[in-house]
Amino acid sequence: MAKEKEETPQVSRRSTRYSLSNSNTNNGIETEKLNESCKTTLDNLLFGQEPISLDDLLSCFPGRRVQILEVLRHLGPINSSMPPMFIYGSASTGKTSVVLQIFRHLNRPFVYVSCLTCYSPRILFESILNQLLLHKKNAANGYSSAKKCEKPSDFINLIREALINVIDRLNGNSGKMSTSKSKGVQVNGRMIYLIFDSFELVREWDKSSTILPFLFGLADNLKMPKVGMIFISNTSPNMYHSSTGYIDPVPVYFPEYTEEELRQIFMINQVNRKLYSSFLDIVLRPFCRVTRRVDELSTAISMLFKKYCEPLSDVGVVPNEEMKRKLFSHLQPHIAPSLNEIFRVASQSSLESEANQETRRKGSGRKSVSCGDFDEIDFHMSTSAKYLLISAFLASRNPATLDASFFDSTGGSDGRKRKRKSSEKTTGKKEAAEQELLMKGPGTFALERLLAIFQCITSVGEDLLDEEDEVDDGLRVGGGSNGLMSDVLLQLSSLCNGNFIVKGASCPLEGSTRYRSTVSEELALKVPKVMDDKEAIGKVIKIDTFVAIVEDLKLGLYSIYNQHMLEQVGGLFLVIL
Ligand SMILES: Nc1ncnc2c1ncn2[C@@H]1O[C@H](COP(=O)(O)OP(=O)(O)OP(=O)(O)O)[C@@H](O)[C@H]1O
Repeated sequence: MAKEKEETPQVSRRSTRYSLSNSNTNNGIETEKLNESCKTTLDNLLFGQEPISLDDLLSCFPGRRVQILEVLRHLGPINSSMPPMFIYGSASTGKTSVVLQIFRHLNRPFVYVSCLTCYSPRILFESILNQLLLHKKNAANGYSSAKKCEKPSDFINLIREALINVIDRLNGNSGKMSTSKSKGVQVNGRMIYLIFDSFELVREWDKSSTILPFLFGLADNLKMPKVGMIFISNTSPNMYHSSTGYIDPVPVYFPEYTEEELRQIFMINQVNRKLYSSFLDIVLRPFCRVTRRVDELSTAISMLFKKYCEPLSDVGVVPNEEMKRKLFSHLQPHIAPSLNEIFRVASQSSLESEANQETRRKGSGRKSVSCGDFDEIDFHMSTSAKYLLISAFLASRNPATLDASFFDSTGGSDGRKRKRKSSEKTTGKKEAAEQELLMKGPGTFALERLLAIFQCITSVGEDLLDEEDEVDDGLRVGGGSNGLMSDVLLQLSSLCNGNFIVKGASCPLEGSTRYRSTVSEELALKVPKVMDDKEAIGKVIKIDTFVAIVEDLKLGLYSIYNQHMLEQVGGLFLVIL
């Protein structure tokens, strides 16, 4: 266990948390039991491994220097109190690992809870109390918690008591070497920190909107300067807007990695750096376009590296140009399938997380749009959203080179017929390319291309759209396709939220986000059949989905967080619930 993090910084996120617990388990679940195991003495509130120097910390996390220094600055010198901190950024940007390794470096005591594994207030409260009370769940105590605690009012009393006790012990402990069974590590300082990870999930189980403000306001309520609060979230502080009534925590943003930073991350601990670098020259750029998540990239890249090395009898060799070419041609056939696989995994994980959220909300599962039976899906969307869905499907399934032959300025099949006559052979080739693309699965496309296709096909269906305008709620600017274009970004965001379209990472060259359609051909073919389903238009989505959409589109409308506004824009979205 020891040193695992230092040696392989791109280890799985699970192992990061395993290391927190000093526990050896391989059941693949980040259970709170892990966190709670082995906690019987004060220094069990420490990270659990030898502290590391600042230099080691910085070199463990390429691309995170600024954030590490910023977090350290907010934590302040030993024994200094701090305002609550809010660390945020998208998935796999190193938030959890960096924070935990910072505590390892500082060797200060902390309690860590993930709202992913502590999926209800009771479990969260009890987990925090167990750690503070140094209570270890085990067979002897029937795996029960130290305290039963469901209500915030009980929790505040219990946690206050437990914190006072810990701080007293830290005061007594100050300056002394720990008497621990372990390595005699010294607990640094008299502060205790509470770390809440995956905090965005609290919004999902906070129907009555009490837990979120309660947890945000915990520092205010406790009024204990020796307690520091850290919230880690993969959504921005704006997503919690105005729901707390407390002073906003200090935000620290973890941006997505650049391609160069990802290169540095993957270069860590490579024995044969020249060989690995020549491998990354081939794979990193295309993979970065699909995802920038270190965990997803790490799996795909390590598998491909094995393939890359197959022709080599000695993996310690420094490759010359000829060998590089040989290795490249050996690897090449594996790249496209692996790219597709990683995109499938990325899409699947976003589908699953959406489905899990649904399960949490409704207590029942939700079907995947791409493989579920379309007829059974509660499928209501405006006509323009349906056109957009079809546009996305076409953009994903057709090579961009065929766009010109499929769509012309009048939009539609006339142009295609004309082209077919004039150049049967070229189109034949294009069809072969199209077939090949189909085999590879849906491709990604830029927003501009989607809009171009959308404009072409909606110009054909203008009559239908004018009809829809009559029943629409008047939010559109103008009629026909012009009005339709005005809300197309909102529609796109709705489709992304419903996982009909998934968003990939931005393309480093173009700097723009790429999208991919997840709908099956079967589903896409059925969409036109429900095009005139008038009843489907004008359904209202959940308010938090609305806020998510607004946030996503960066419209700067975060403060519009009330039912009235939602009702006004409701007609523009598909129903998700
Ligand atoms: N800069 C980096 N250097 C080395 N490894 C990194 C870096 N950033 C992330 N990783 C690795 O990527 C994996 C995911 O990181 P981590 O769980 O800390 O991300 P996160 O931002 O907390 O994600 P989530 O929001 O999904 O919880 C971990 O194995 C971590 O070690």
